[in-house]
Amino acid sequence: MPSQEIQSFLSWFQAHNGYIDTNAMDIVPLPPSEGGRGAVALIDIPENHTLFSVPRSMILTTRTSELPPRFGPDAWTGFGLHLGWSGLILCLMWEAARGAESKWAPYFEIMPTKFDTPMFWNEEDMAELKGTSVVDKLGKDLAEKDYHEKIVPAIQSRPDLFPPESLATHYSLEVYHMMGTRVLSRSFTLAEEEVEDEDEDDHHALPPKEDGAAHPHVPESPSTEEAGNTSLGSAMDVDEPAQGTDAAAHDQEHESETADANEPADGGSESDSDEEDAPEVAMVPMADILNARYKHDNVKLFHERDSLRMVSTRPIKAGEQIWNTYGDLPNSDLLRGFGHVDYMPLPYAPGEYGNPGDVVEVRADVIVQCALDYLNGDSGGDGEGSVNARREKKATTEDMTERIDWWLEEGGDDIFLLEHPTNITPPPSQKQKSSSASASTDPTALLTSSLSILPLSFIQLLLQSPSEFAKTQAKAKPPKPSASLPLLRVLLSSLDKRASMYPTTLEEDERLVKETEGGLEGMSLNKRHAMIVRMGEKRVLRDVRRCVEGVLQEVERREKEDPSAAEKAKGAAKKVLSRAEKRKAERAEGGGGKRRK
Ligand SMILES: C[S@@+](CC[C@H](N)C(=O)[O-])C[C@H]1O[C@@H](n2cnc3c(N)ncnc32)[C@H](O)[C@@H]1O
Repeated sequence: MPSQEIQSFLSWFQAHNGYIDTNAMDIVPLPPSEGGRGAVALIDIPENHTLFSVPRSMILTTRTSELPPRFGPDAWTGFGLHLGWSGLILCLMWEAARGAESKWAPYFEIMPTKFDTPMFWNEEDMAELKGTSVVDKLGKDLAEKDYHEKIVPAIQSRPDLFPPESLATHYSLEVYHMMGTRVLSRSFTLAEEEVEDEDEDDHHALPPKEDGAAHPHVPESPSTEEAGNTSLGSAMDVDEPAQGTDAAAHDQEHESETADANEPADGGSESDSDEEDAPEVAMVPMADILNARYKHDNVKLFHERDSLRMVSTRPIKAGEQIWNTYGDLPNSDLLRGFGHVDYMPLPYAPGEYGNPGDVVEVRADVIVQCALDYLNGDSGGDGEGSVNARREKKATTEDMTERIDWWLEEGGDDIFLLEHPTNITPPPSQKQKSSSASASTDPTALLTSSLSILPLSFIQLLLQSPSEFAKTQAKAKPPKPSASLPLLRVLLSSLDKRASMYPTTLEEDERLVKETEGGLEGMSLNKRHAMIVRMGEKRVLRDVRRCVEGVLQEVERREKEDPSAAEKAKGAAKKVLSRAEKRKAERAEGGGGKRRK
């Protein structure tokens, strides 16, 4: 029997022409490990079955809320409320403050008011996340800047809309964070073209499933191009109804509450056309009741002209949970955006648990420092790289500046995402070769089939001689990496340097879990989440390192057997990837690089 709030929500939903197949699904309380409240199948549901459909009129956005027209479009823009999420968050605050007068009152009743995201953690708990990518990306300060610089002045300018006596209850910083987190953890990004002038013919065009062509495109990880090059994130994605080959892929990356819908990813200034083209962030009642777990999704939200429709993408057995996808995010992003983590047996590490989609971010400056150390013989290695031997003076960061600038101008990124080696798809060119016996032990093939190309190419660039770099510039193509000893040594030291950014090692964390009564379960929720996030990242680092070490040993073995092999490898390094190849390879690999904002 659904709770009173859910009952009222369902009645409200249906009264506003929302459709839900109540024979097929129910909204039920679930254990926290299953996502908390969610939806389950009441019967065996076949593939391609519509579970519910949400009329567009029920979606809450800055277009549907009554606040923007009352505030006035010029003033709205004047306060910068058309940029980022601040406008939507203000709409949520205002609609919630209206209580029963708001069209969405029963929807607000069922939304959570407390969150487990690090935005609400104390310093002690945050310290447990040191070294993980959660810390840098939290964006709490930026969110608060938005609140003070946009929201407060906007509110103060219209006491008729925001009565002074309601400010403490409905418009405080605390409420802003709560509404911001609701947006972060429950919103959907709607496709750009859906708003007004959609083709009539597209109406009712649900994707045919037989050929699989119209199956929703779900980015494999947040490092995919689709995810990485956008500046705003929202919880879940919506697919177009078109007979879609590549149905609208929307960003899965979760930004902070400040995410600027209209700001280009490189932080440049926004233009009117950016604004018009920006995908719309929307709160979609009912669709946001679904939980998600890595590669468990069995439904997908498709958009049609007048509604958004949730459709099963595979058969769902009675009693099973109905899972949406949040983009199979790594735990760092899940924790930051949603306040939970995925914790399941890892397919690549028997006996270990975590999120198979975990990644580690390595900043370019870490790699640059390791390359400099190597070039200058400061890395404590055998000095064999001794490009330094050819240099009369020490290489400096300035020496690298030109290369880094070139890399960025060419569209490269200054953060590299390392995925688990088993999640890497070799570049297409290599797939063809991989059947041959020699390819299976070819160090470069081994390396690029386990690691994203981009960090490798970046290291290759840093290690080039001035004349090689001049050629690279002339060709305007990033260098194709080859598994040379210098590259592998810089890579290994970069991995070690990255690992040293955590206050503890993986082994120490494992020991800590063992020594805690009840293990992870014996820890506070925040600490447990932090441990799972940081151990997941460290496992990726560990396994990437193992791969690189394996390749290094193979290179050393070959060089011992045939010293001319090193020369051959150098020749291979000079081949370059065309930009198209590079993009293709990145896509096939699920990315590998990401521009820091
Ligand atoms: C879009 S809402 C899903 C519905 C939500 N459970 C509810 O009751 O409204 C996203 C939130 O659900 C929870 N959640 C979703 N998937 C989860 C999972 N696999 N494990 C734990 N919590 C999950 C998280 O609290 C997350 O912030």
